[in-house]
Amino acid sequence: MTALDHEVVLEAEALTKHFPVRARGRAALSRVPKVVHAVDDVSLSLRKGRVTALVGESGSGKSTVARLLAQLYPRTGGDIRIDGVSTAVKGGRQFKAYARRVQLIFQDPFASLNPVHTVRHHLTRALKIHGRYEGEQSLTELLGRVQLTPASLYLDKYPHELSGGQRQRVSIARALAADPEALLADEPVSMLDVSIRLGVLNLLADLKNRLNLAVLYITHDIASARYFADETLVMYAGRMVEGGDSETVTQRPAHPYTHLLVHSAPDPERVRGATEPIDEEDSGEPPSLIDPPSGCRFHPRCPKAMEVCRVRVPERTLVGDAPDHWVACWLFGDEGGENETTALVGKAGDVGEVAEDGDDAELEPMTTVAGLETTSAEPEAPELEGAEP
Ligand SMILES: Nc1ncnc2c1ncn2[C@@H]1O[C@H](COP(=O)(O)OP(=O)(O)OP(=O)(O)O)[C@@H](O)[C@H]1O
Repeated sequence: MTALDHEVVLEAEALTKHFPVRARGRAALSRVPKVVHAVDDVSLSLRKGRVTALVGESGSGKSTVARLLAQLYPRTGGDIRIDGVSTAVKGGRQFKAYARRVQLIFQDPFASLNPVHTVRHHLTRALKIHGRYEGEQSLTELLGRVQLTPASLYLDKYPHELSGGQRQRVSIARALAADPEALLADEPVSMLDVSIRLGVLNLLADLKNRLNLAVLYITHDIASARYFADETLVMYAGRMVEGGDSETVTQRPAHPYTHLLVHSAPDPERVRGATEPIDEEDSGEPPSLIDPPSGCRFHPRCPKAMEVCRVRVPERTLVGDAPDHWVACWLFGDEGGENETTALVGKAGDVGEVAEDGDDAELEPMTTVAGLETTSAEPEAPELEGAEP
């Protein structure tokens, strides 16, 4: 069964978000206002009963995609469809109806739970907002879904009385109170102790199976995407560069950037054929998104860049080794100097190697694959009747 056999719940087409930049000095006199190209031309589909990982380094636009999909930000361009119907939520009732179907979980459960309210208060309120409160039993059921049992142990606790993992489980329970079709999890475990991350990821995987949820899992950690997500999408500097089933993308990456991400991520199963560690001193930097590089945005860091990469944005091309594996890279396009047999595709377990040229030592590692902070404050949700203060 391939990804295409699963029903699409939520999809984005050519999604674009530009944030205006306040110009100072001479720049303020310019007629063309500057913008941050946070997300450009991003298309993706979230499917029932599937986890889709969105992977990329800090500032690549992952959180902005999640917030656009949650309709917390208006989009600059493109379309968002839920069950095939285009939606552009303006606020109020429309937002409430949309939030019933699409829920977002943030990385910091401490910040997203109100410290002066108990678990009971948070869950009751969420259930009431979505018209699903049926007394104590609905609270018990919700906590049961996130494996916080017996419920009586947790219901009257305040957020500070819970561990990080328990707080994130309460945030997930609150999201489930809406009985959503899609769950957008923005770095759901990055603020948790390493020892409890797996438990929360397994919980999300379990919910995907039991509730047939479509889950978007945003992460810096491509190794976790391999184990936890059915499909993996890779973003670089606001654009999507590669996608396909997780095993293929992480074990036979096609895009030089994905290759770099995989190479930089610790993955205990990837020792066979792994290349020498890359010198941290030699790290490359992601570009400014106010004035992003022309053509392929990765070309200034790419050891395989060709002339065409500097001038034209590569389109999605099927890689050919797996049915849903695509890449946006000129190495794979008609104008590329190579094709899939000579590019970065290696054999499974051999992700660190460049198949023929052997020049991956020129690839610059990211210094920012793990342990990152969000660059922007959590956005305010549009106002809801009876919503959290
Ligand atoms: N509200 C905003 N106003 C202006 N620029 C923003 C805003 N939110 C995000 N950006 C910019 O958009 C770009 C993408 O940010 P985003 O937070 O989506 O990336 P990310 O991949 O989620 O990063 P991280 O992993 O650090 O959260 C960054 O350059 C960021 O500075």
